[in-house]
Amino acid sequence: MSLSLKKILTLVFVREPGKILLGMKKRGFGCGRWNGFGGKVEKGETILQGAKRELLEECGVSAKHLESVGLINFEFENEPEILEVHVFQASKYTGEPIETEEMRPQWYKESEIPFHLMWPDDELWFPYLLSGKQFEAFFLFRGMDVVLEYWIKEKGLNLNSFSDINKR
Ligand SMILES: Nc1[nH]c(=O)nc2c1ncn2[C@H]1C[C@H](O)[C@@H](COP(=O)(O)OP(=O)(O)OP(=O)(O)O)O1
Repeated sequence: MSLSLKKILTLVFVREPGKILLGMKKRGFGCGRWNGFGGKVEKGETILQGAKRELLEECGVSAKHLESVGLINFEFENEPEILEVHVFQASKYTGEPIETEEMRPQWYKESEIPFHLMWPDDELWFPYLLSGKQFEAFFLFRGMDVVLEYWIKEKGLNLNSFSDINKR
């Protein structure tokens, strides 16, 4: 019997024309990196509910509507656990972003995203997010900094249509 442990996580990007809201993660997994807002989906809630809850808890923003933009599976070398991250964007929301114990929010121009201070995979799939293309992706990490293998494809397209398939 193969033992595959899947953890379902969410990741939400609040958008304004030409700008995107990122948060500096102050603790836990990904600490010290800019990212969207999100976390583990809890028992008894849907993925969408989990995404909205985490966004509110982490930066005080209440999404009126979340659009699904991507699905990313992360594997870590020599670790059985797979992270399934559901990526959303929110362009309709209420509340001004506030700093919390977990995150320090900041607006960035889409042309000035600090990729060198983010997870290394982000630079590879952000073009899909920013251009509004739904995508699916897989990344195999060695530790937290090295991407060993990955693929990214636009959702709905078949294997021959991979825009990126790579070993680094
Ligand atoms: N390689 C990666 N690239 C990326 O852009 N986001 C990633 C990522 N790996 C994980 N994430 C996101 C998914 C999720 O939003 C967040 C991690 O979830 P959590 O904040 O729940 O982690 P924590 O360990 O802090 O958990 P809590 O104790 O529940 O706060 O990081």
